[in-house]
Order: sequence, then C-alpha cells, then structure tokens
Amino acid sequence: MTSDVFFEQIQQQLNKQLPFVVYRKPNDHLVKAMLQNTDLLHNVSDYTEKGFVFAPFDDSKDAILIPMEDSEIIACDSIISNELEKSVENTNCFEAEKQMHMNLVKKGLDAIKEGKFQKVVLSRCETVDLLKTNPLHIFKNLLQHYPTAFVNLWYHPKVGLWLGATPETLLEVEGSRFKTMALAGTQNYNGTIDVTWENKEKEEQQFVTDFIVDSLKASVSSLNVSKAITVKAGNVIHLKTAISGILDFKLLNFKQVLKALHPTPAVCGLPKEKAKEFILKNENYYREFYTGFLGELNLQEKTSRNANRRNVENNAYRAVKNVSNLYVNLRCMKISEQKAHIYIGGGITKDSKPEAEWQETVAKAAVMKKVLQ
Ligand SMILES: C=C(O[C@H]1C=CC=C(C(=O)O)[C@@H]1O)C(=O)O
Repeated sequence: MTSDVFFEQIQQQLNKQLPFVVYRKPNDHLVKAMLQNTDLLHNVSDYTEKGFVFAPFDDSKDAILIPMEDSEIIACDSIISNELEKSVENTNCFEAEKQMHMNLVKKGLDAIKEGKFQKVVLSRCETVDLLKTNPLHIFKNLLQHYPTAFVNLWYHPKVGLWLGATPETLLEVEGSRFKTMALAGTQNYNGTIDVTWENKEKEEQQFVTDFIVDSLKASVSSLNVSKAITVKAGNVIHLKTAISGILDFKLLNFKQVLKALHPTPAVCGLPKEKAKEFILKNENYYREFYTGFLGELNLQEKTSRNANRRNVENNAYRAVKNVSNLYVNLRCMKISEQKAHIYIGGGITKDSKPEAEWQETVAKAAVMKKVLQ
C-alpha cells in the first residue's frame, strides 16, 4: 500500500471517529495500523487477547484493547516527506510551573530522607497551544525525527488521542523468549554518547535493573543481563541495561509477568507500592496513560526455527509463534481541543537536586515540542 493511500485511510477512520492505532517499531521501516470496525470500548481481561493494548500507569485501572478480530490491519513501507510546520505557541508561565515541580521534587526528597522509599519518579504535564492540529502531521514528524523509538498515534473516541515516541521497551516476547530493558538516568545529548555518568544516575538505573531481575527470576528458565550502555533518545541520552531470557509460563502466566514488572522503577519507584501511592497523591495532575504501556499483544507471527537456507525455504520448518511487543508510554502527549498536553518526569533519589530535575523535564519536553514546530 502506498503511504498516501495508507494515511488517507487513517484520516477517514479519524473523521468517522472510530478507534485506531498507527505505529512503527524501533529501527523498523514498516508503519502498521489497526483500524477498529466499531466504536466499542474493549478492555483487556486476562492478557490472552489478541490485538493492541493501551494500559494506564495505575495498574488497578483497566487497560484498553483494540481487538484483532474487530479490526482491519493495514501497513505501508515508506516514510513520508518531512513537512515540519510552525504550529506551536508556548503559553506557559514557566516560573510558576518550575516552582510547582521543584516543590514536588523537594517533597519526594523529604519522603526519601524519612525512609518511605528509595526512589520515586515524579512528573508534570505541560500544555502548549497548537495552531495546526492534524495529529497525522505530528505523527509523520515523529516518524521522521525518531527512527529508533516506538512511534505511535492511538485514538479512541471515548478516551482521547495520544501520540508518542518512546525509547523504552517494557517486554518483547516471542514464544517463550523475552527481551526487556532497564532504562534510566538522563543527560542532554551534546554530540556524543561517550560520556561519564555520575553515581546518582548509575544508582537510579541500577534500581531498575535489580527490580526487573528480581521480578522475573521466579518465572524464567534463563536470564541474561548486559552491561549498562549509553543510548541516545532524541536530544537526551540514557543508561540502558538489556535483559533477556526464557520465560517459563508454567510458573507465571503473561498477565502475572506484566503485573510483576509494571510499573517499573523507571517510571514509578522503589518499593513500587509506596512510590505509586506517593505519585497518585502528590503529583499535580493525573497521569492517565503516561508511563502506562502499549503495543502488540499476542499476534501470531511466522518465525524460522533455523536460519539456514534450506530450512528457511521449507515451510515445514517455520513455526507460528505468539508475539507481543510492549513499550512504556514515555515521551508522549495527549491532544485535545487544539492543545498538546506533554508528559515528562524523572527519577528522584537521595542525591537529586530540584533545579536539575526541573531542567531534565525541560529537555525531555523538547523531544515532543520539536515535532510540533
Ligand atoms: C519518566 C521518564 O523517563 C524515564 C526513562 C528514562 C530516564 C528516566 C530518568 O532519567 O529519570 C526516567 O526513568 C520520562 O521521560 O518522562
């Protein structure tokens, strides 16, 4: 399908106010869309469903499903020309926002000093006016700017319209093989990823690695943990540890694995429940789907058991596997009434400085603002 026909079909879906998701996986060329035939609101119940899941930060709330069986799937292979538009006007009173965020960080630091938790991820929502509001233009800009991210536009008439380009994988599963990552620690990108990390960032990221390993070790038959490396995500860089292995679904089913992982300390804190309670009580807005997760759930994909030529040519050697690709909903925004609500946060540990935490959110907000201009 050509990209013109592809995007025209999505535009029509939006005009008809029917649910859909359009997305491109990290480092992939294929842009896929699932177009739901009705405007029903489906929830995920036990994670055996097939489709596209959109889950909130608060895991006590329902996750939404665009079901495969009620959707048309289309794809296009090309990336569209760059049509950057000057379409954003910043209406923020930065000083007031800055004070509010720094006060929140100070509150978090006090709670850490009192021993309530070791880490908490605190965030804010920044609203900018849009002059031109076609979300498909913004989506195309995201595709252009962030080839290594999971780029997505998700819409449901009963929920809203979200866009994002996240650098963070929550869980990729193919059969029983899985991959995940511990992503945390942030610096501005200044032309190189060959940088030194302070102990504060190393500790903040290590919390995430340890949590993921602890959460998964009861349900895996093998586990590999890489060294932490520096990765670029737009105008910022992070520390990342790759974690992979084999899940044993006899020990924990997929729903239980997700429950053990989400929300990780990359977006919530440590211990999880204490940090979550603090976030829900103290942040100055409600996160909804920011720091939730989203992606393909239980799609059936043909995979080669053995990559040698004879086997690849012989269909008898191909297996159909259950594949899920879930990402953490970061570097995202919600569009409503000609405004973009941009969600940004950062991990707070005992060594955090409120001013630096504010600056970090400003740098992360620029990832989204860039595609609105
Ligand atoms: C919570 C966010 O980022 C997380 C992922 C990478 C680095 C992070 C950090 O340095 O704090 C956060 O843990 C966000 O971008 O809003």
